[in-house]
Amino acid sequence: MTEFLSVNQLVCERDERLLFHGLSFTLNSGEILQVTGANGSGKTSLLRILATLTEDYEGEIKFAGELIQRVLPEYRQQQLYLGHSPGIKGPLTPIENLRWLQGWYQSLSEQAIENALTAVDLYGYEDVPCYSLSAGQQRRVALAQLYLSHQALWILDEPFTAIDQNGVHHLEALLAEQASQGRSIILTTHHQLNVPDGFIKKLDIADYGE
Ligand SMILES: Nc1ncnc2c1ncn2[C@@H]1O[C@H](COP(=O)(O)OP(=O)(O)OP(=O)(O)O)[C@@H](O)[C@H]1O
Repeated sequence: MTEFLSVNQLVCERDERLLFHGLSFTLNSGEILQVTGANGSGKTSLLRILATLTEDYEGEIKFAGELIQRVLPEYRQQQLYLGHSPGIKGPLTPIENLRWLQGWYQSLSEQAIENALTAVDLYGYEDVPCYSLSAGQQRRVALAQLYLSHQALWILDEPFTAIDQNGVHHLEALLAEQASQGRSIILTTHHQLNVPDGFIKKLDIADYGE
């Protein structure tokens, strides 16, 4: 069987410091990979490599059996990357941010955006500039993209940051539901993830350190 994503012997150095080497894993459709490791161990660096935000690494990454360099547009189209910070624009409202983040070409309906904002409990805040929202609410604007996503692979860097307990439960339920429908998810979190064991694979960066 061809794996959805396969990573082989990845090596990453930053500032002449080896973060990890020999890092390999495979991810199939419907699996969640939880990347763990101490602060500064290289979790974000790994996710940025997988999201093709940097080419500063050695090793091989294959998407559906092809080196990602050979299928870059297809690979990028199939992934949604949510970075460490919410990455939203303060002067824009949640609705405007979602339109901007998703790209105008996708022509999202007002209803789809409203549903996504309701799902992350931001109904009533849709027309407020994001700079006036709390840290957790700003994170929720970014997370609303998950409810609009068509991509087969989600790459999520610390998605639970600043999210309250209720929000964490909702997000965990969404991850489990999406995995059960075949979506593949890679995420970093220091949080104990509460999703059924069958979906979860774990990768501890410490196993690939010096
Ligand atoms: N572009 C860069 N240039 C130089 N050093 C970098 C760069 N990116 C990351 N680093 C360094 O690499 C190390 C790993 O950073 P990274 O953000 O990947 O860690 P992390 O495991 O995600 O940490 P945390 O749990 O604190 O978020 C850090 O020491 C960081 O300073």
